[in-house]
Amino acid sequence: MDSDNADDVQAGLDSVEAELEVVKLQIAELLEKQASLTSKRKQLLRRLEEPCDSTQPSGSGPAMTKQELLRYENDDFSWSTELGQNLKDVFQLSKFRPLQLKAINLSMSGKDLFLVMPTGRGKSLCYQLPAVCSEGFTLVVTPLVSLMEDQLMYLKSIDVEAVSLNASSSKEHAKTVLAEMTDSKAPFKLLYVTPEKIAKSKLLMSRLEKAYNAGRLSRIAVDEVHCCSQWGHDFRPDYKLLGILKRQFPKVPLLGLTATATGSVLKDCQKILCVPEPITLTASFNRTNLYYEVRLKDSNSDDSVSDISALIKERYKDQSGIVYVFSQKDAETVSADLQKKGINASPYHANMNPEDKSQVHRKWATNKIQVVVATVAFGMGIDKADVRFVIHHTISKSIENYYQESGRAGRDDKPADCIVYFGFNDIFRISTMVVMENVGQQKLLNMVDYCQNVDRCRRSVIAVHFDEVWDDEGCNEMCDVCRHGNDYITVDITQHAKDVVQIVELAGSLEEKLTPLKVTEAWMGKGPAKRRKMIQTTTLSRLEVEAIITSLLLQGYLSEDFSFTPYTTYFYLKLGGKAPLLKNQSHSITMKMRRTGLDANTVKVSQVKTKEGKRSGDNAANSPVTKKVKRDL
Ligand SMILES: Nc1ncnc2c1ncn2[C@H]1C[C@H](O)[C@@H](COP(=O)(O)OP(=O)(O)OP(=O)(O)O)O1
Ligand SMILES: [Mg+2]
Ligand SMILES: [Zn+2]
Repeated sequence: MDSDNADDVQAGLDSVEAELEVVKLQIAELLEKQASLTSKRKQLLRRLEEPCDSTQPSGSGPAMTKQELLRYENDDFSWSTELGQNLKDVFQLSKFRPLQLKAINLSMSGKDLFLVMPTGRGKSLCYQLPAVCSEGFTLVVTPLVSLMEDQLMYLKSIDVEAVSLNASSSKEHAKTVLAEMTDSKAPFKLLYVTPEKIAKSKLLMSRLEKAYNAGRLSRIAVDEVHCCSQWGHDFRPDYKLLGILKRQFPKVPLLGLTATATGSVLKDCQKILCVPEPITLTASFNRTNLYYEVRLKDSNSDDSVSDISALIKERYKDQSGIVYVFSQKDAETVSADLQKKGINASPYHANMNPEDKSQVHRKWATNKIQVVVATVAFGMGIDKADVRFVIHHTISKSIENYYQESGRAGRDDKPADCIVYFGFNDIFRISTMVVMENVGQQKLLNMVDYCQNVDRCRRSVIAVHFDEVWDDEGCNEMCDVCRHGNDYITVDITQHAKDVVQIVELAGSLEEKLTPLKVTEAWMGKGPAKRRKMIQTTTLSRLEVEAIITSLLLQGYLSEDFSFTPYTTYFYLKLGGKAPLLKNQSHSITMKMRRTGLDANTVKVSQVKTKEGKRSGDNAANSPVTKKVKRDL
């Protein structure tokens, strides 16, 4: 073969190989889609077999059929009269909320139970009321001392005897409690402990053993049970050791409670807690009284704080609310900015001293402060009924977190608003923070998808995230997408994607790394003249450019490329797994965008309902670099 001929053959070979690469990616994409559809089909089939009631249990233990479970909604048990009486007389409540009675009856019957119920729906009653109606005491494991104190305060106010053991208990107090555990005349009905106590105090375990043998340990409640699992959003190492409870006290019914656990997290918790066949009751995640909305933060001139203050002064005048921010510094500055505009706001974060924190909490709870500007440190156990708005100045790091934080609104079942300000740069601020967390990037991208999406009802995104089958009627225009659905159009962004990918590719060939900001600027023609000549710049607005880059990241055409120094983590963009697909002429990408401001560069595709699959499994936590970047809360 002469050399010309050899060159031709080589070129042909290269082209075939490139095409094969593309085909391989397409196959991978289709397999991914097949897997997701198969799992959806399985879920739907499972639902078909169940009665159509959203508060029906999902995935109950194999020991009981749906029919058998129904029986636990009745009030003809030997304890039913006492239960009803104590509900009214002690807890001063007129009736049970959905699932409460069933959960209580199951637990009273000695079953192990996982109860998944949205925040503020009344999980605590499901172990407090049985505790009052049972001999002996209930052991309650709680992750935070503040949660424990709130509950003790509440129980004291309704004359239910409860005690606690935690790191700050005095020696005498601990001694009395430990002694009373086996005393049949001991007055307390609930004993609250931190998981650390169970893990570290041999004395406590041996006293529990004695109480168990004396038949005084009537029930074990593990609150915020998702903390057991590394896949949950609030993993606590000491929760991992709680399996000892069921191993030592196998006859005592265990009740695990959580607001936010997916099926796989629950499976993990079941293993960790050594509960062989728990029954799982799952209440619907749909909070019908909450209005969900996402507002865009403009990177050019971020006036989100002015926007927030206008909302508070007008729409939420004299109403109670929370503004969640990213960091301690943001809590201070945003709070100061709101104060300057005449709003009665106070910051709240982990670095404040305990007295100041509880003072802010107390003043807010009694309406002496209108707004708390808080980091996620203002979290579990916040139980104010009339919160009318929860505004996120920065997106949460996951949908679980967002659901829990925003869920503090409207606990009195009256209308309340949950608004997120979604900023392009915030994605990367949070990304570098969660880089070392298990599936941190994927969870963040799910949150970004919630915000970026204008295609699906926000409720449906939340419901699907929690494995709940969703029916679009369930929203009632209580989210911005459903309310303003006609303001969005589907556009073809294939050419845009090619332009952006070319910019990133060019940088790669020059051994240069580009931050998302640099990519944005380069595409908008703000980079060095030399580069401008080599790339296709755009006249799209900054918001549109950011939306497209975000979409490419979500869909896997771009991906994150972290770089670590001892002091900080940098976020760069590199080509994603799907980038080669763009070489295929027939491959196209669409996205839904806000109707306003689209210029001629964007080709309209009339209302196509195509959804590109999100990528999955791309996990920066696998990075070999071990430095952890933490945010101050
Ligand atoms: N049957 C009921 N009727 C009226 N109010 C109830 C009922 N049960 C509970 N509540 C009230 C009491 C509390 O003020 C509020 C929240 O209950 P709580 O048990 O703290 O929620 P929770 O534990 O499910 O939420 P979180 O996930 O935030 O901890 O609901
Ligand atoms: Mg609770
Ligand atoms: Zn909706």
